Amino acid sequence: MEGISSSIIIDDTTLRDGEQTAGVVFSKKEKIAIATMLDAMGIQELECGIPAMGKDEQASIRALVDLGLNARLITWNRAVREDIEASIACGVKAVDISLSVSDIMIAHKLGKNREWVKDQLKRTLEFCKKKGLYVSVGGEDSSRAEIPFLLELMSIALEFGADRFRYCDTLGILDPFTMFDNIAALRRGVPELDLEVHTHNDLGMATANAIAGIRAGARFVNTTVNGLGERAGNAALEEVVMALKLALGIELGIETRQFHQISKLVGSASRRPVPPWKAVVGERVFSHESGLHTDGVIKDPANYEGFDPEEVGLRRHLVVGKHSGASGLMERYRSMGIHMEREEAKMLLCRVRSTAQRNKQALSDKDLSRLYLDNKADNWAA
Ligand SMILES: CC(=O)SCCNC(=O)CCNC(=O)[C@H](O)C(C)(C)COP(=O)(O)OP(=O)(O)OC[C@H]1O[C@@H](n2cnc3c(N)ncnc32)[C@H](O)[C@@H]1OP(=O)(O)O
Ligand SMILES: O=C(O)CCC(=O)C(=O)O
Repeated sequence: MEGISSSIIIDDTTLRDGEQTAGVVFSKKEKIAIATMLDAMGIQELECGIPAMGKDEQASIRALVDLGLNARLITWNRAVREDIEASIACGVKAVDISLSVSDIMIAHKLGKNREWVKDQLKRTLEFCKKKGLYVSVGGEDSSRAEIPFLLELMSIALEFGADRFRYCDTLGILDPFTMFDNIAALRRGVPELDLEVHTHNDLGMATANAIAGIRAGARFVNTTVNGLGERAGNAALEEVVMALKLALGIELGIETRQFHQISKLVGSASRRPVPPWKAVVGERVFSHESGLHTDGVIKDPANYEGFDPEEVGLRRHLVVGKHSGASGLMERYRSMGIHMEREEAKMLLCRVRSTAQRNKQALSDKDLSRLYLDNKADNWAA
């Protein structure tokens, strides 16, 4: 597809931005388990923590370095020398150096001006490059920054040896069309420097914005498992990978059958359980109750499923409830070892509906056995 990089890299930040979710803490053991699994799935890069936070975080990062994973480990740093030194001491070879780039944050958070940001970027890059580090320049709040200023920063980044620029929609305020236009403008302006997109989900558009950024030419994309992350979270790993595969036809070679497993691992380690309807990994996203859908799925799952549940480690559920039709009911009885003709199923449906309505839920095998026997008894009595 025109404009799209042929070598897209996922930089998963579950262990950094994911853990920044208010109240979430991963133990060292959990960080190791998550990193090991992501690496085994083929995720190419892991943003694994913030050494400036102190000794516990540093010990976790060192333990990840010691694993000798295939994935590149990258840490988050303020664009200051002490943070970079702490990263080097952990043994990582790649750093993100972050600077706020919108005028609002430069003035009202850092209490500085654009000149200070440019000087600080140069100074920090000189230090990083002297130390032989791979560097992503993190443009915090890029989506509220002016494009000409971002281009200026990208040119400095290029000149001082940075490896890529991270365009952050820090507050999750963009729509995919604006995201596309902004990334396309940056690509045109400084085509020699790789772009990375970091998107937040405050308006529910993190995944869409990540995909838009890739379509406009970003080669690196940040994700988190289950979309964990600051406030409403980040672009979800499982959504971005499956959207790339199915909507854009781009196969990254990631072992997607592990998505359900990693989702459960991160859900439990973060103590943020995954809603059953969560796109791609929710337990019940391949559940069918509605009569016409269930009939379609029985005839061919492709009628109502965009992809095979097994592709993401899930399974299909045929549910009997308020919206069921005869086909779904017959199929469910068949799975319970009961053969039922269509006419009989149709007659049973009104009892199925009233049971579902009364209990405000789907029917269990026990409910269905009872209805079947009651129905038989009524027929004999008649
Ligand atoms: C958008 C993002 O997600 S960026 C990542 C943010 N992640 C985190 O904050 C989690 C980890 N953070 C921490 O452990 C701590 O906040 C630390 C170690 C980074 C800093 O701790 P402290 O020194 O106690 O500072 P504090 O947390 O109060 O941060 C405020 C200071 O950081 C400065 N600051 C903010 N961003 C940056 C930056 N990119 N580069 C340099 N300084 C920065 C602020 O201007 C402020 O300094 P001031 O008091 O001189 O005005
Ligand atoms: O790299 C950076 O500057 C910050 C990344 C980030 O987490 C954000 O902007 O939301």
